Amino acid sequence: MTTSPASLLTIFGATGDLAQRMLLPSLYGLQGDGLLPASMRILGTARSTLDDDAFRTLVADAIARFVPAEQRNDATLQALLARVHYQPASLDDDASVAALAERIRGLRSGDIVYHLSTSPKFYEQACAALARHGLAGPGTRVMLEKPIGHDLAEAIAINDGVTRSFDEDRVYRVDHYLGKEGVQNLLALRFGNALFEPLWNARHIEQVQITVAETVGVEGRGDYYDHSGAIRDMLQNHLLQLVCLTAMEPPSQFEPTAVRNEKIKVLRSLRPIGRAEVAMETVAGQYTAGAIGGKAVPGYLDELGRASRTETFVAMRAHIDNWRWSGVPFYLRTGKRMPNRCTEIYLQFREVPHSIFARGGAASQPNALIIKLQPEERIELQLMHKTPGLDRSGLRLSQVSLDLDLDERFAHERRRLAYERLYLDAIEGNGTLFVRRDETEAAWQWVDAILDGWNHAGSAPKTYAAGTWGPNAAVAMTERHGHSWRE
Ligand SMILES: NC(=O)C1=CN([C@@H]2O[C@H](COP(=O)(O)OP(=O)(O)OC[C@H]3O[C@@H](n4cnc5c(N)ncnc54)[C@H](OP(=O)(O)O)[C@@H]3O)[C@@H](O)[C@H]2O)C=CC1
Ligand SMILES: O=C1O[C@H](COP(=O)(O)O)[C@@H](O)[C@H](O)[C@H]1O
Repeated sequence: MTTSPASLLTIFGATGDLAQRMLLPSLYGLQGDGLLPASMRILGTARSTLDDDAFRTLVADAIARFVPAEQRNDATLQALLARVHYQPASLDDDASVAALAERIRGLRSGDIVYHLSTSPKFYEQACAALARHGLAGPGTRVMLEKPIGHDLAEAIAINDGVTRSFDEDRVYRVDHYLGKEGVQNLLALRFGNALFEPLWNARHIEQVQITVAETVGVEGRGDYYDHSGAIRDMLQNHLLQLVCLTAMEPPSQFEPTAVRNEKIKVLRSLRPIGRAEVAMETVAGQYTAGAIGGKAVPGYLDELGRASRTETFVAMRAHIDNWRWSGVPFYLRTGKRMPNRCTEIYLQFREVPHSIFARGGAASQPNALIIKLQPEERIELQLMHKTPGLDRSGLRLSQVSLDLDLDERFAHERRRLAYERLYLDAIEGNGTLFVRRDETEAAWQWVDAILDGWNHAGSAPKTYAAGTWGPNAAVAMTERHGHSWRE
């Protein structure tokens, strides 16, 4: 089947939080860069009874609120607004969906991208309604927001429901981390350089740590978050995607099947952590009141306003049972209300096999590669270096860093929002940076076993004060294995 750039992008949930904060600003960015197909229309839909003009006002307000002033100009805004339309529809109401279908037919002139930015409970019925109206055939693609279900069983049900109307190769599951510049740079670093690949394996790497730390709390999304928790909200998707990109074999091409075939192998090689292992290999935490950057912040239960055992932090020691990674621990952690926002991948290499400086008392430390993805993008290679000066006992060593500040190096480049990349790819029909059904389900299968272990153990998450790096038990977990978290 041939794919052409979309003639129409239809956003379901176009009045929602994600649309206003991320989706509309991203379309504004693409408009400014001249990357939207010239004749492509954008149709917003939700229950709110707006007309085209009222929705254009909502779009203009969202741009004013969420696009930095120095990136805004009226010409781009007007060009974007000229493409924008709105049709009210409630997904529970057939008549309004029929009117929406009529509007879609009137606006399309070729391929269509639908973006379901609503609750996942609507995915199946929205897709079925589009199919019923003859709007889900070849030349149409559907983007699905996370979460794809609450567990494996729900994910299968959602995927079955959606693929009854759209073939799998026209389903674009969003993990916005894959749209981030820094995350794609991980691929560029690994597969655009010959330097690292020979060292990227268990012979040379002692441990890997992947941290996704946030300073924010639940930000008004308490009801969703409390039903989800850190393992479902962040680990099942964003963190495991980072594990895939860090651990996968080189794909033969940067294209959907080749990349996703390599990612699924990683997910299927994750050693299960079940009832017998959870106590030793995982730590769940929940923040209490504390301070971040000198500012007092309330605890999770105060924010939520009720009792809860939902974890806001999770740390674990994972293993990938294949030739490349046999025996290398992958320490993973993510949490809310951490001391700073930081997403990074830390690879610690093995010690030198024999130190020729040991007799002189010079201590050596293992090399490390640190890939910082956000908030700043930076690559740091830690090396041993001769400490300058003279020393009677011989030669002393100290650690220095080769530090590549990508924000500074590309200071003239505007930093793109993740959804700019994802929209551009969905509009062009390129699924490389979207998640395939088997990946989502393999990730749920692995996470479900951990959740089952937690439920079986019945223990409450350990507390940590907001502004700290999680419960002490997370530190103890790495120390039991002779490692420590990088802070
Ligand atoms: N917000 C975020 O930061 C993130 C969100 N997501 C995901 O994105 C999706 C949207 O989230 P978010 O924008 O926060 O949610 P919101 O609750 O803010 O928005 C939901 C949207 O769906 C519309 N809607 C609700 N019910 C119906 C219905 N019966 N028929 C048609 N439209 C309806 C709402 O508009 P109206 O009331 O006018 O109908 C609104 O536009 C969810 O799947 C979420 O999990 C993923 C990652 C981050
Ligand atoms: O998907 C989600 O991601 C955000 C974190 O995204 P980032 O781009 O700011 O790193 C997280 O806050 C939210 O809880 C989760 O649903």
